[in-house]
Amino acid sequence: MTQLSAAQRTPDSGKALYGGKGTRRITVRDITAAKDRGEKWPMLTAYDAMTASVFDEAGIPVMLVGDSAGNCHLGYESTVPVTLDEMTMLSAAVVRGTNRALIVGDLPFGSYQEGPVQALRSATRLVKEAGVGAVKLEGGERSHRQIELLVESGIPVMAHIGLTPQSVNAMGYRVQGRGEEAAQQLLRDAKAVQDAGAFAVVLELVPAELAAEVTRVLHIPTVGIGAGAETDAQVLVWTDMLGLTGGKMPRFVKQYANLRSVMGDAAKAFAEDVVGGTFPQEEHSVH
Ligand SMILES: Nc1nc(=O)c2c([nH]1)NC[C@@H]1CN(c3ccc(C(=O)N[C@@H](CCC(=O)O)C(=O)O)cc3)CN21
Ligand SMILES: CC(C)C(=O)C(=O)O
Ligand SMILES: [Mg+2]
Repeated sequence: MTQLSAAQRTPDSGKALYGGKGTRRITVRDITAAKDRGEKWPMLTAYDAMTASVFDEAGIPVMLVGDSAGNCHLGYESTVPVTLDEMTMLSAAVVRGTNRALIVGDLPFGSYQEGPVQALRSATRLVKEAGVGAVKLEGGERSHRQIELLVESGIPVMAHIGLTPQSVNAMGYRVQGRGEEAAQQLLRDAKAVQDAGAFAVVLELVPAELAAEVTRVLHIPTVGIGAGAETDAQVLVWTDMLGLTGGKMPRFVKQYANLRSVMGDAAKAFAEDVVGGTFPQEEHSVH
């Protein structure tokens, strides 16, 4: 792989993305280097500064300000209504809450489909106003011109193929790449985004065997969500992973905590203290 010049090499180069104890902010070059070392890495979504600071201190090397903020954070039915103004505000908060993680801002539906120039205008807002280190957009072959112009303009791009939720009205939430023809299309999409210059690609809800093949064929890292164990990285929506989202979870979610019950129980305890007159106590009062 590419050798870094002395000027590009920094004290943190070559450290593990997770557990590497690096102090400067992670760059897309570090992500590329991790695949060359065969290292797997975790990505979580984040939508606010406070949550992002928790994950940053936990050593999560890459955070995605996902347009899943639409359904997880803003109360929409899907990601479709999310606006670029909303993504800019949430992305800026996540950047402010973090010191080390690479922050990737999701381009929302309608902010890049018109063409490369619109994509560049939208991505530029996330880079200049929010300070993200990279952007993500959905689509393989269909988005390759957008990816090319962003990369030419100096904006690193994470691509996203397989299930692309912004197209829910056209494709539903269904497994992608099943069957020979669909598998060949997914491989073409993966190669198209790599050729266009994407530094990584999300594979969402595709058969594990196909995701493994894409991961072997590509030199850029694959980030799986519902794509089996062989991808270079894994991403989960943070509110799913911590049991906060509520409702029926997709099969690919592993729940590492149940914040919904922790928070609900705490809220009830507070309410009972207030109603019963046991909060505040003397130690919570000033005189
Ligand atoms: N909370 C949340 N978690 C996510 O992972 C997520 C979002 N929101 N919003 C944006 C997209 C939409 N995603 C989705 C949405 C639904 C399914 C789903 O219904 N999957 C089912 C059926 C799949 C099938 O068999 O075809 C599953 O059980 O996995 C999967 C991914 C993933 N992303
Ligand atoms: C599920 C991930 C990849 C995403 O695009 C999001 O959270 O918006
Ligand atoms: Mg998204």
